[in-house]
Amino acid sequence: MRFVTSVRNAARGIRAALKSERHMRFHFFAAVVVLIIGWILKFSSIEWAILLIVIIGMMALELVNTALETLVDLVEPDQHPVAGKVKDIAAGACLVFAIGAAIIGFILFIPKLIDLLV
Ligand SMILES: Nc1ncnc2c1ncn2[C@@H]1O[C@H](COP(=O)(O)OP(=O)(O)OP(=O)(O)O)[C@@H](O)[C@H]1O
Repeated sequence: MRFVTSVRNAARGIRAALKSERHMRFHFFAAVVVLIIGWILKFSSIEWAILLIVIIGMMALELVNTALETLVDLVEPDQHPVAGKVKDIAAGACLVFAIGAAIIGFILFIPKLIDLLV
């Protein structure tokens, strides 16, 4: 079945990225941690939805970044300003999303943690 083959290929890509990219492993670990904290803090449906969008978005973007880095290494194994620019821009996209994710994390978690402490 074509669909099963496509899913298998995609799973192989995710495994390869997890194996080679420390950022990807960090995002995976961070996702597990925030999911556990969200469960402890009894997140509402809407809070879960926001958290999942952020986690999934970050991982998907990191996968695209890894794909671009891999493609650049294939096309230009030597140093080239354009190759560097492509990697820098892709890394910039990840940084923008990561900063947004951190801000959303603060909005979601801080009031609940304060409620828990006071
Ligand atoms: N072929 C190249 N030509 C010019 N500069 C490059 C090239 N490859 C990498 N660079 C520069 O080095 C930086 C890091 O690239 P590298 O391929 O090592 O990414 P990386 O270390 O895997 O990134 P990360 O670990 O952040 O995912 C790039 O953002 C770019 O500035």
